[in-house]
This record gives sequence, C-alpha cells and structure tokens, in this order.
Amino acid sequence: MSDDWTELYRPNNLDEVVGNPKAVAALRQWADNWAAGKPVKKAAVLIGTPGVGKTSAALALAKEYGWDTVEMNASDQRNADAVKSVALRGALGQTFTDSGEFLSTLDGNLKLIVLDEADNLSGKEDRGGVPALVEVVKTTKQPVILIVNDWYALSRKSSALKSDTEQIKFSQIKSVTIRGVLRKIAKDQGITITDRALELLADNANGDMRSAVRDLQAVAMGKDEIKDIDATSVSYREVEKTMYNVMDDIFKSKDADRARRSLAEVDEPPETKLLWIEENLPVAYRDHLDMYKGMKAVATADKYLGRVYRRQYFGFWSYAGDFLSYGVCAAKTREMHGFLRYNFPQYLMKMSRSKGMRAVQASICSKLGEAVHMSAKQTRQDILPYFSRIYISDQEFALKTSLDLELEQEEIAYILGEKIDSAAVKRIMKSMNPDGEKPEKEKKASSKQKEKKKSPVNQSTLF
Ligand SMILES: Nc1ncnc2c1ncn2[C@@H]1O[C@H](COP(=O)(O)OP(=O)(O)OP(=O)(O)O)[C@@H](O)[C@H]1O
Repeated sequence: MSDDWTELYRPNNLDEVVGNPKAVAALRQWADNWAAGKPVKKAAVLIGTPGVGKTSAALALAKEYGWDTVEMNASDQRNADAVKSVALRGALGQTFTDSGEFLSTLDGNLKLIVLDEADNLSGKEDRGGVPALVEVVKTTKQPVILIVNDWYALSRKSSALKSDTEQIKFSQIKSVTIRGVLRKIAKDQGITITDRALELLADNANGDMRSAVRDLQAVAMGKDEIKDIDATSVSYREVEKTMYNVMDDIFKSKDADRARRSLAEVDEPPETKLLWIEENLPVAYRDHLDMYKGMKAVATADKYLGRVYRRQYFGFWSYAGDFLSYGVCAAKTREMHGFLRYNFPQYLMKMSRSKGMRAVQASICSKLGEAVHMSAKQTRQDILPYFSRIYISDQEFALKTSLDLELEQEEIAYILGEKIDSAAVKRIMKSMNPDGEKPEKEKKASSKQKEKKKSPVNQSTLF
C-alpha cells in the first residue's frame, strides 16, 4: 500500500472523481463511443490546472471500462516511436510499452494510452514531436488521452490537434468539495480534525486537490488530532502561491481587468505587491519596450504609494494598484505563454534575514547589558565590539561568558561571526554541555526570558 496519500486515495472509479461532473460525463460519452467501436474523435484532451483530477479521471475510466492502460510522458521525444507502436496496432496482437516490453492483449481489450504533459513539446516541432502526436490522434486504433495544462500552447502548434480531438475541460475544485474529500481521508486514517482546520487546508489549496491532500498528510504526520493551529502552518505557502498566480494574470494574459481583480484580491500589503511585480517584470517581459513601459507603470505606482503616507490619503492605494495591474499588464505587445520561473522578491528575503540578525544582536545586548548595568543600546555601541574580540580570541572567556549569559547557539554564532553549525560554534556548545544534557540553567533560559525576570549575573565571573 502506498504511503503517499495522493496515490492511496486516487479515485477508483469515475464516480469518485469529484468536482467536475460535466467533464466526467463527457469523458464517459467519449469512452462509450470507443467501446461501441465508433469513436467520433479518437483522442480526448483533458485540459486543466495541476491537481484537479485529469490523470485520475483517465485511470478511473480505464478501470471502469476494463481497459489496460499505458501511461507515457509525451514530452519525452524518445517515447514517440513507442507511442506510435502501441497506438497504431489493433486491439488484437501484441504491442510495446515505452521501455520496449511486449504487452499481450489476449482478450482483445482496448488499451487506453495516457500521454501526460502533452503540452510540453515546446521546441520539439522540428524534431517531429508535434507531427508524431498528430499522426497518433488521427490514426490510432486505441483510445488516446492527452493530459495538458496549457491547451492554447499546444493547439496553436497544429490545427489538426484541435479538430481531431475531443477537448474536455477540468476546472479547479471548489474549496467546499475539497473539504469533503479531506474529511473522508482523515476519517479513514482515524484522525480527528477541526472544521476550521479543514477549511484552512481546503482554502489554501486554491482548487488543487493534490496539494490539499499533501498538506493534510504533512500536518497529520505523527498526530491523531489536527487542530486549527496545525493547519495554519501551511498558510505561509499560500501567500507565495497566490502571488505566483497573480504574476501569471498580470504578465501572461492581456486581460487587464482580470489582472486588476486578481491583484486586488491577494491579501498582501501594497508595497509587497509592488516588490513582487518589480522583481519579476524583467523575468516575464523580454522585449525591451514592454519592459520599459512596464517599469514606468511600476515607478508611477511607487510614486502613489509614497503619496499615501505623505498625504495620509489611502485612496492612492487603488491608483497604485491600477498601475501595477492594468499598467503592467497592458505594457506588453502580446500575450505570453509557457512556464515562467518567478522569483521571491530579493528585498524581502534580505530584510527578513537581517531582521533575524538584528533580533539575535538585540538579545545578546540585552543579556550583556544586564550584566554590565548598561542599556542594550549603549552595550551595542560601546561594549559589544570589544566583547566579541575577547570572546573570539580567548576560549576560556568565551566558555565562561556563554554559561553566565546563558547564550544560545545562534547568539554564539553571531558573536563569532560564524555559521550556526560551524565547528567553532559546536565546540563552545559542547564545552558548555559536555554530557550532552542541557544545563539546568539553559533549560530555564527561554522561559526566564519570557517572564522577564532578569537573573542577577555575577559581574566578577564575567570579567
Ligand atoms: N477530482 C478529484 N477527485 C478526487 N481526488 C482528486 C481529484 N483531483 C485530484 N485528486 C487527488 O489528487 C491527486 C492528483 O490528481 P491528478 O494526478 O489526477 O491530477 P492532475 O489533474 O492529473 O494533475 P497534473 O496535471 O499535475 O498531473 C490524486 O491522486 C487524488 O488523490
């Protein structure tokens, strides 16, 4: 049995494929025609974003109709011959898998050929990827299903692909539907889960069932009860995910209205939105004029954001939003397709890193300041540089002060200017704690700090 819940709970039949009844009905109709020996279109294309059940539906269909399945990755050019050899043979006789093995068809059953990533044939046109696919969908003697995320990208490469296939669209799964599936899985696993946690997990998935099931499995690890707080741990990813979606709406499509709505809906401060767009505009717009116009819109948005604070007029936020969405979206000369690798804003990354560093420095200064009866600020200016020098050069001093000040590993690393897991830091930690047991003092340290009950450190031990 699979440990991966997305495999374990893959639908076993078409009725278990939730959320897209029309698509499932269309798929059944297509399969019925094949089963009756009169396929109207020999190949079906299942179109939809990742994790909405396209592959599951194809596999469930084969099970329901008692067909064998041959799954192949269409983007791998090496498979083209293997696909043809399976597809172009009749139901009787023998066929090959992509690894060249014989597949016997003793009962004369149909064989469902599932071609994953069929939209990923980019750059392969000249090497025959698309023509091979067209030949297959026209002449196959076996039912063929193409799985695609981006139908536009594929269909514009060949009009035959459009006319010779049955296109079936899968929409994103509604949050409430996802919730139902998650509830069933939790029950089956003997896990209790709060309604709020279910809601959080389902909402976070943004219509992607696979990611919802994965998140559930991740938060359930080692637990038999999932509380609200457990589910909130996945929510940071939602921010990125949502911003990534907004990026696509702004940079790829020409639908400026959608771009505007999408940017307005994402729950992030306007400054953060601007940073995302500024960071990724050069990734998306390779044309210099598009980039120039886009950056101009970003600059104008930035001007309005500045005015919000200077004039305390929050109406300017919407102006800024319009420039970032409408402005940037309309700056391009044509729609963009294909995958774009967006970056998390560098500025935010640096800031959060240095925020972490500043917090560590503040905590050292507060401990040290207490020992020498000085404010944390004064300690930082007048004591810390000298303290660090002595600490680095005198091991005995380092050990003593680390124990007296109850320094944590990250604080020691900061003073030494080393990485947290460096040999020097480990050496001091080990000397502080030779038996591997946490000293009593250290154990109490964090709770003591929280209580703000400052322990009187003996100055004579320190210096
Ligand atoms: N509609 C659905 N009903 C039930 N389970 C689903 C559905 N969609 C997805 N799942 C769950 O998510 C997993 C992944 O789904 P599946 O592989 O079918 O998605 P997909 O649309 O083919 O995605 P991709 O395009 O990334 O391959 C399934 O194994 C199943 O556990």
